[in-house]
Amino acid sequence: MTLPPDSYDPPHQANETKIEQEKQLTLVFDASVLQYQSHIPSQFIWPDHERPCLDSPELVTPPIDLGSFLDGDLSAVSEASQLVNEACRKDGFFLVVNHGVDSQLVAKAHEHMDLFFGMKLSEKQRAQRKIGDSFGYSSSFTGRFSSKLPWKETLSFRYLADEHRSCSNIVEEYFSNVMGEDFREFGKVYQEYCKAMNTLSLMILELLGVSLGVDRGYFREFFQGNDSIMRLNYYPPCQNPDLTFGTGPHCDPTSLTILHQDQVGGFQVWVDGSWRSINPDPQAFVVNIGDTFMALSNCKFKSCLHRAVVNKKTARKSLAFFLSPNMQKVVKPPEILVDPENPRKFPDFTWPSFLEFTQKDYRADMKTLENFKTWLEQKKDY
Ligand SMILES: C=C1C[C@]23C[C@H]1CC[C@H]2[C@]1(C)CCC[C@@](C)(C(=O)O)[C@H]1[C@@H]3C(=O)O
Ligand SMILES: O=C(O)CCC(=O)C(=O)O
Ligand SMILES: [Fe+2]
Repeated sequence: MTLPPDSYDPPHQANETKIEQEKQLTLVFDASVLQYQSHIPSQFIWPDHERPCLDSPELVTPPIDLGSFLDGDLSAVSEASQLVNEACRKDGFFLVVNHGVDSQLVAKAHEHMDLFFGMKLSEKQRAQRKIGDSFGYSSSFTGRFSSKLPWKETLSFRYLADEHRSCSNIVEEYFSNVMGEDFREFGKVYQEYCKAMNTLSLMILELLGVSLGVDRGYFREFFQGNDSIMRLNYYPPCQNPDLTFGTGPHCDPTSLTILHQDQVGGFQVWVDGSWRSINPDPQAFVVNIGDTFMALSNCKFKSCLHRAVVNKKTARKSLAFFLSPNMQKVVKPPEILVDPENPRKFPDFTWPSFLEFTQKDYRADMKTLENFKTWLEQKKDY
């Protein structure tokens, strides 16, 4: 069994987003070169007591059937909301099936990842993510962190829900601008995928609202015009998968994450004091509660602690849609979730300030929200 997260919680100053420490790096993460080395570079080696368990026991968790929720069958709504309530209070995640997302669209989104990540490093770097930005291509985070590097490449982009239809092709435009006209079709695939994720998120928000005893439409309304992040995660095979992570243990700072992993496997969640594997199911999405939703629920729901491991033989892919509020929205729980026995757990904040904290001040881990709270309170004192 792995040590519980608190026992390897790094002291605040050891959390490495401090910009000073990020400058010295020259390491290049190019899987087509690194695969010929017998060992992974030291920057990817995690300390002894934080290493992964590659064969964590599987957690079998019955998925929530959204089909009957959508049909409006009252007993199905009540059953689904009860299951979601239990899951979110305890571990902060659940699986959904019959979600209405076209399986061919999901397959296309996975296939197009191969097209992008299969290109030469210099080609991918046309979309290079700059330090402090949250969008673009990043080969590991070699320019950003200096230790405990993740064995992954990511491509992240913005999705703004088109309330007024003025930005209905933001993803398509992003790719044609950054990568050239040849990437317009590529952009269209992810535009469509993000649209499907937005629709699914709004439906899940209704379910979360019902399960918290808030109006069904409350969170759907709150996330109108959401300013979300779509991320393609690509994990090349790794010669020492027992020494590193694809993505280290963390809670997502965002509101909800809708994750689809390919058939390779590697996603793990922290449940009842140990790490458990969630085996891939092509029909299912994993829904994780993120820190921002935890704050919105006044901590009734828990942010899900999770991580991803890599393996020796097969590249692994996952698609993550990080639902985030519109930049103008103030994150605070609805009144019904606050009373003298349940006082406010977090001060008001806006998503851009929290996002900036994770991009400039703090490397997101399992304590991001708590440290953000301390940071906000310190700022107030000045
Ligand atoms: C706002 C974000 C920061 C991260 C990407 C999105 C949502 C999740 C965050 C992240 C995945 C948490 C683990 C660490 C991180 C650095 C990563 O491994 O990718 C985080 C992302 C980031 O800061 O880029
Ligand atoms: O790839 C995975 O399975 C998980 C990725 C993840 O946690 C993330 O991108 O935030
Ligand atoms: Fe995550």
